[in-house]
Amino acid sequence: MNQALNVSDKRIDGKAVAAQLRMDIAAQVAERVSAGKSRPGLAVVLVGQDPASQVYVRSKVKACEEAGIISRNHSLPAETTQDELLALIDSLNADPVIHGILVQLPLPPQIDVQAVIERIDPAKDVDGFHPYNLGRLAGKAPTLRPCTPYGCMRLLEAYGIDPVGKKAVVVGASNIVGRPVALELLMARATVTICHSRTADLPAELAQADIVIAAVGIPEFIKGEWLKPGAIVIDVGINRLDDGRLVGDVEFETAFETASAITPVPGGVGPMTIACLLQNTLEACEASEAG
Ligand SMILES: NC(=O)C1=CN([C@@H]2O[C@H](COP(=O)(O)OP(=O)(O)OC[C@H]3O[C@@H](n4cnc5c(N)ncnc54)[C@H](OP(=O)(O)O)[C@@H]3O)[C@@H](O)[C@H]2O)C=CC1
Ligand SMILES: Nc1nc(=O)c2c([nH]1)NC[C@@H]1CN(c3ccc(C(=O)N[C@@H](CCC(=O)O)C(=O)O)cc3)C=[N+]21
Ligand SMILES: [Mg+2]
Repeated sequence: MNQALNVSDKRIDGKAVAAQLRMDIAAQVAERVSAGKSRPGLAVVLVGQDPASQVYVRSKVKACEEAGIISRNHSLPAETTQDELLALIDSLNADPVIHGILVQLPLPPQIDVQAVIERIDPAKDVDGFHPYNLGRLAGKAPTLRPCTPYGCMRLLEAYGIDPVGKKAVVVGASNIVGRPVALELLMARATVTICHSRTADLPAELAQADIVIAAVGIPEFIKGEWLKPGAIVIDVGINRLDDGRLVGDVEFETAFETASAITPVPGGVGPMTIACLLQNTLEACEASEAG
């Protein structure tokens, strides 16, 4: 895996790692199909016209096609009722061509996100958001693993960064990134601290971190001088500035000086999220045939 990477560079090249993973997936899909097995299928459901979500859905569909994974798009109007969405999920749960179901977040206010997540068959929950899949990760027996956290772990692995015994500080505690990535790091035997908006002294926590995972949703929030020299920085943040620039939750310029390795935005965790979505769809397909 490392042959594709220039691991001596401080910049963790998520684009390259994701491209390599997507090539591996495409080869496994081709092998399945030539052996007469089913082609993995992903259903992507978008409710409303949020432009950012449309961008992400388009890149997911394109990645599926390149990997030979069937992708079925369902674009519903913003006024869709919760019952209508749940009925669509029921039909996708029953559809043998579909192995993965992804309902793009955020959803419009009339729809209860938790009800939607819990309606998806856990075996088809390729986001890994379902309590069953989160519970399996919490219990060190993972099934489908949330894509962004899974992508962060694969970046560390690709760069030969072993979390065992390291002090990892996760900044952000959401259900889709902060909490599951903390569980991933714990499962990898790091010593994990999870920070959130009520954490008393964030710089003091960060000063001890060998590995930092930033997932707060505040552009350039984490400053280089907060970091321990030589820290590894995984910046999950994706923030569109008024001038159209995309930046992470970390102030890249100052962090780059102090860190021993850091992910850029764009080109870091984002592409990994998409590649891990494809990986989960392939795994869900394989599990459905294992029966
Ligand atoms: N690359 C990718 O594939 C993905 C990227 N993202 C990006 O990751 C970022 C986080 O997304 P998401 O997890 O959904 O974020 P949420 O907004 O759901 O959660 C933000 C978290 O950060 C915490 N937080 C807020 N302010 C502070 C602060 N001042 N100090 C410490 N913690 C704080 C919140 O604390 P509290 O719990 O107290 O409210 C909360 O736990 C965003 O930039 C998003 O765009 C998200 C998903 C995928
Ligand atoms: N059910 C659900 N699952 C998700 O995984 C999910 C979601 N809803 N809602 C929104 C967030 C956000 N997200 C991103 C994935 C990839 C990039 C990505 O690849 N970004 C490119 C840049 C793309 C650009 O230029 O805008 C990069 O970081 O290099 C970004 C954001 C997944 N999400
Ligand atoms: Mg959130």
